[in-house]
Amino acid sequence: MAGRDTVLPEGLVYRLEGLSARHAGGTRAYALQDISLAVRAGEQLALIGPSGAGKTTLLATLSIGHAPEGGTFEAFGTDPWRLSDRERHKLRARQFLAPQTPPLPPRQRVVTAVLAARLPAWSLWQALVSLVKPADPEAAWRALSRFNLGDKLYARVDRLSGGERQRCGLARLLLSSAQALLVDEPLSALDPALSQLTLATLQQEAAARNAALVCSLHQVELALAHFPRIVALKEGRVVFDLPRDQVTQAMIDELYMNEHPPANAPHPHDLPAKLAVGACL
Ligand SMILES: Nc1ncnc2c1ncn2[C@@H]1O[C@H](COP(=O)(O)OP(=O)(O)OP(=O)(O)O)[C@@H](O)[C@H]1O
Repeated sequence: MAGRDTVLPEGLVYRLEGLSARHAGGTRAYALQDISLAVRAGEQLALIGPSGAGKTTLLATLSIGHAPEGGTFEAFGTDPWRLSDRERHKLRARQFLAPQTPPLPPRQRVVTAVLAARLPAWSLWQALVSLVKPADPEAAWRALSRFNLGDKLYARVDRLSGGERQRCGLARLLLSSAQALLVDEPLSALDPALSQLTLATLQQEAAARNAALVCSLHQVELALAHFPRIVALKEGRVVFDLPRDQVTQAMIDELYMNEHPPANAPHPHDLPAKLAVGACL
């Protein structure tokens, strides 16, 4: 097994071959199908594709949060699902997944929520003490400031706006020591200026630590402007995986074709009988 500090010869962080994945109780057979992808240290790629394409499922799979059903998956040269729980947990600590809505405890202060990113590296005692007296408020402030949020250091998490919560979640990423940064739609609650700042900060951080950065985005124009490599997903499959200068408008149009409601969509008041209350009882 590749150990924590192993440098893989070719810098490969993720390797997927013919990978498939499903959700328990999902309505569609596969959320991901026949995915082949290699991501190297220092690479920055944007995941694009229509709603339901599988972007979040792919990020969850990369983050070792969702077990694939078939195919090959290696993170840092190892199949994490063949490891013991303890070893898998150690491998997870080498990456950071920033979900679209960060799971921040509502009553916590921002400073404590941000410093929680260091939990994997702390002893139980350090973690408990930090709940009462934050261990390194300056580090939390520096991370927040890079997302223009330094003034919220001691605010309560449940008093933040949606966009502030999102950036608070991303500030945690800066305090982790992850070598793979997995970010799910980081701009969904941000205005254009903050979107630019947020992307620039994430990309600078990834470059500074030579980490792999995989970022899902609905803003195709920002993906093309900022990311050298574009991976497009649709219906759980990779449609294209190309350097951005090879991605054409026709490819983008095709990717998002059929994503608008048809002209003859039913009126919201015209509920079919099977949707009537009680029809499922
Ligand atoms: N927890 C779940 N249980 C069952 N099915 C799920 C679950 N999460 C996602 N799915 C299904 O898996 C497929 C891929 O969803 P996923 O969230 O990965 O897409 P996405 O590209 O991230 O979409 P969006 O852009 O809307 O966030 C969809 O068909 C979705 O309905």
